[in-house]
Amino acid sequence: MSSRRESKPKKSGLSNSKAVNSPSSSTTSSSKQFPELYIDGQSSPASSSARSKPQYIYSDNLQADADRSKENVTVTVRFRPLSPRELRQGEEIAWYADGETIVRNEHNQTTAYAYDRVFAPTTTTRQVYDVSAQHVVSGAMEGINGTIFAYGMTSSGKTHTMHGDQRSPGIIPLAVKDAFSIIQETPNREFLLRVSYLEIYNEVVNDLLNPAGQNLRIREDAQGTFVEGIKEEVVLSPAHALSLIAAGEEHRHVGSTNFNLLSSRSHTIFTLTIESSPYGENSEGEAVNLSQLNLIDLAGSESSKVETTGIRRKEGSYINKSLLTLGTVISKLTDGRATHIPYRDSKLTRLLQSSLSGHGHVSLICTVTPSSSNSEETHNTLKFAHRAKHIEIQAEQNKIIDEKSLIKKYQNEIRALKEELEQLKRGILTIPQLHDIGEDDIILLKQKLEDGQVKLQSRLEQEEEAKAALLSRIQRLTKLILVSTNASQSSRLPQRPGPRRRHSFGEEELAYLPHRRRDMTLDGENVELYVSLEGNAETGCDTLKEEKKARKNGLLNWLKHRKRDSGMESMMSASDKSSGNKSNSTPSTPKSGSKKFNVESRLSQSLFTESSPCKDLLSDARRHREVPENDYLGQETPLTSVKAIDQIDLLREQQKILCGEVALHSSTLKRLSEEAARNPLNEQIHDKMKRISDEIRGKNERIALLEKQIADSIMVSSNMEKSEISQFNVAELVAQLNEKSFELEVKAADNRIIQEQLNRKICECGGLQETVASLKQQLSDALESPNVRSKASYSQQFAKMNGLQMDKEVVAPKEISRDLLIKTQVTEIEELKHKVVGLTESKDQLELQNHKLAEESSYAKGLASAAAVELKELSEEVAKLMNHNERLMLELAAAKNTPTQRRTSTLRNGRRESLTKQHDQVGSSSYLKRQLAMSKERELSYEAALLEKDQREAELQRKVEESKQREAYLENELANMWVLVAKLKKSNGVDT
Ligand SMILES: Nc1ncnc2c1ncn2[C@@H]1O[C@H](COP(=O)(O)OP(=O)(O)OP(=O)(O)O)[C@@H](O)[C@H]1O
Repeated sequence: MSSRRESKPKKSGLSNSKAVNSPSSSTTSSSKQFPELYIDGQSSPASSSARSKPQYIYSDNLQADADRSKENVTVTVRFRPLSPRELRQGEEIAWYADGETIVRNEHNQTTAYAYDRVFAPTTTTRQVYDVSAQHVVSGAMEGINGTIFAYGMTSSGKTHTMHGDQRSPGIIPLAVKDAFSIIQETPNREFLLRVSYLEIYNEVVNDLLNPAGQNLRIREDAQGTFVEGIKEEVVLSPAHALSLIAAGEEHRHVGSTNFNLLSSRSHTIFTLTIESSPYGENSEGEAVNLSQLNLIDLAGSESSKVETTGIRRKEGSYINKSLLTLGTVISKLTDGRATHIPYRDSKLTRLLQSSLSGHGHVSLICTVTPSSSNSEETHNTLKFAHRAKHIEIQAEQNKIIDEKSLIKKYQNEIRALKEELEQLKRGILTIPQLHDIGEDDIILLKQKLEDGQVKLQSRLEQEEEAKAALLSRIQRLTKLILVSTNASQSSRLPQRPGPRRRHSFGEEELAYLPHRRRDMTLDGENVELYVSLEGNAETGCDTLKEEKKARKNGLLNWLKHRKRDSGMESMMSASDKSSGNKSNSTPSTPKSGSKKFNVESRLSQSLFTESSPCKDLLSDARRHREVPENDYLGQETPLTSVKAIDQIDLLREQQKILCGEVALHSSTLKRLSEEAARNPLNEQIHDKMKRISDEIRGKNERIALLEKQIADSIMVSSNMEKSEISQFNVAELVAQLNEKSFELEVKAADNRIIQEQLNRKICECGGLQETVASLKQQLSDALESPNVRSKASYSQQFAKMNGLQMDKEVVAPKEISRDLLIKTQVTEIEELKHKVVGLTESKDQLELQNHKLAEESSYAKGLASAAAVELKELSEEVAKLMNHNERLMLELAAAKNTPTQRRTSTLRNGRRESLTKQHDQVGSSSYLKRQLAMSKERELSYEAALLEKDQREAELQRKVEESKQREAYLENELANMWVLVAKLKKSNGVDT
């Protein structure tokens, strides 16, 4: 977004004609840091050999010298790990990071693209920030506009990258933090920072910092485009800025899609406006640097293959359209022949016009998923990124000598106020227009001044008050201007908040970090943040040591699933091997996964009616936070299944996240209750409080549920100790079962909604039937009545029946005869009858379908619970079998021992001793043989039992598959039903 006071660029940065595929076009300053960048399998020399390294074409030095001042957009690509869902579905890797700069297609090795940097799935956001964003942020602090945006298909990790979560802060919080760190490190300048935050939803610009600021207009003046009436807040610390982001996020449009439970449905632009001027003596009259840093989280492009309906489809089409325009703009920017760039075709490109046309640093972070099912979309993203690389920019500092700049305005005001204060201190009030005052006035003034002790005294008092007021105003203004605490403070008033140390999120900052995303990522930085989180009682859960341990034990192992097929297995192991070697040509498959806990509290919300909820809820939250996790952990043994631990970890993490949310809500509630105490009549506050209370209640219930689940899982895990391998399967089945039950719940909720709609339709049908009856009645009245009614009354009736409003002044048209009217009525009634019949039929159909659905869902539920019971039994049986097996093994081992060995054996196993004794007593080999034969028999029987167990497992697996199919069928049915409902609605609309 353009700065309102941005200086006009001297030279258009529009890239001129770099043929995308032309190697000679590679002239960038960034190419000094990174190899430049074009390879495409179809045309590159690299295409000749399947796994051969691509041939990079480096920039021409001479050309680079000539274009020294120009640079390209920094384009980086970030892979996310395969999601648990993708892993479950047995997705394969389609694209991978081949070294630090290449993205290569797994299936067609000759298709590869090169970028400034490619980040493998294990890369942390901090590393991404350092490469892709840090230079843009520091440039912005020096007065050069900067734009960083994340682009990619839905669910590819844009929001994860831009916003992050409490564990792994995204680019936005890191940039904000860095900006304040730079202020701290720049003692010779003073800064004023402002932020604004907007979203573009369905092509409408909304102010996220001001809920009243909806549908704002984009205006243009000589200095570029700007959003009219957007709220800008001066920020004083990272925590302050992050709290504004968090508040803004609350208003952002988010919805669940097939791909992402928390999908961003709008593009957001967070803008940090930075003004800075020299600090210290002799700095007056110096130019002010003014720049804007735009941090953009785009909504994700959606594949047209994905079936969406209603509001999601509408949103999706707006999103796709604006991204398409962005693509076109970028294509045209890189095509020298283009004369018109269609910035105006979408709000997004209009707002980005200034950035894209080359007046500041631009960094594009393309997020992609390696999965094969999204291979095509990933390819599109890669092509987009590749095109964007060829935009040229010419970043320059925006210097303004503008007395209207906010920092100047504040500085001047402070100066004037200080002078006034000085004068007051000296007790001499300067009269501004002294030279305009005549001699008489001076005498009068003197007389007044001499007017006695009392007057003087009161005046002095007034002056004292004015002094205090001035002092506080100066303090307030000074607080808004930020300088490094390293700078001399002598000329400043005390109490200015000092910015914090670089790269260390304090609890305050973290408390404000956007909490919408709940992803568990594993990386070095997270561990670092963990350490900084310690002792933070406000941000939710305080059992961090425990959590660290859990992360170490559990989360790291999250992806170590039993691989579904050998192909996958080999890929995973290849990745394991290659992870340490960045330039390894082996496909870099994700090593660690992400866990996503999308907490949908809406489903479990319940009413909360206590009169003073805040206190109770706080204590409730605290109670829930005190999870006796150490108890659980104490039960872990080396034999415990990794999978089971992960399951418990997962539940614990969910619980902690919920705790964090409850804490956040509780603090909001506290604030609101204070506000409510001040404004007891404000219903809005009460409503809000009620809503938050409900949410807290819902979350607390979920926390309790999770606690129960953890306990259950622990029980299961202790069983697992005895049957580790089988337990993997059991745990997996249990997890799937849970998932299925959750999905069934959702389906049941959907059913309920459909049922409601059906009821509504029935009511509507009833209404229509009534209308028909009344029409019939009227008709028979009309037929029976011997008196000829007045034409006016017939025409009135006619109009009424047709749903028209009869104007009082309308006189019945003479030409409408009574017969005609009756005929019309009859046809009308017939039509209505037809409609009623149609509606009744579709109602019946709907009822039938609903019935079928209900049956299916209860059947599926039954299946699921039966499977659960069977599973439980199976696990018990497995445990028993394993115990038995263990005992047998011991016996077998004892039997196999030679007499001498047995004699010398130090084992104190009672069974063994008795065997030894028996052997000593009997001393015959026949006895031993018998024993061995018996053991073998037993072994055989156990093996048979194990086989049976395997069969049962397979059976269960089959049942799960069946329920999956049934679910798919149900989904189809549901879709059909929606179509029917839509048709009904439509026909109903035609009626009305
Ligand atoms: N680099 C990563 N490491 C771990 N998990 C990730 C990573 N990137 C994304 N994820 C996870 O993938 C899921 C989808 O990510 P995210 O919501 O950021 O996608 P998005 O591109 O913003 O989607 P949308 O466009 O629908 O909003 C989240 O659960 C997130 O935690």
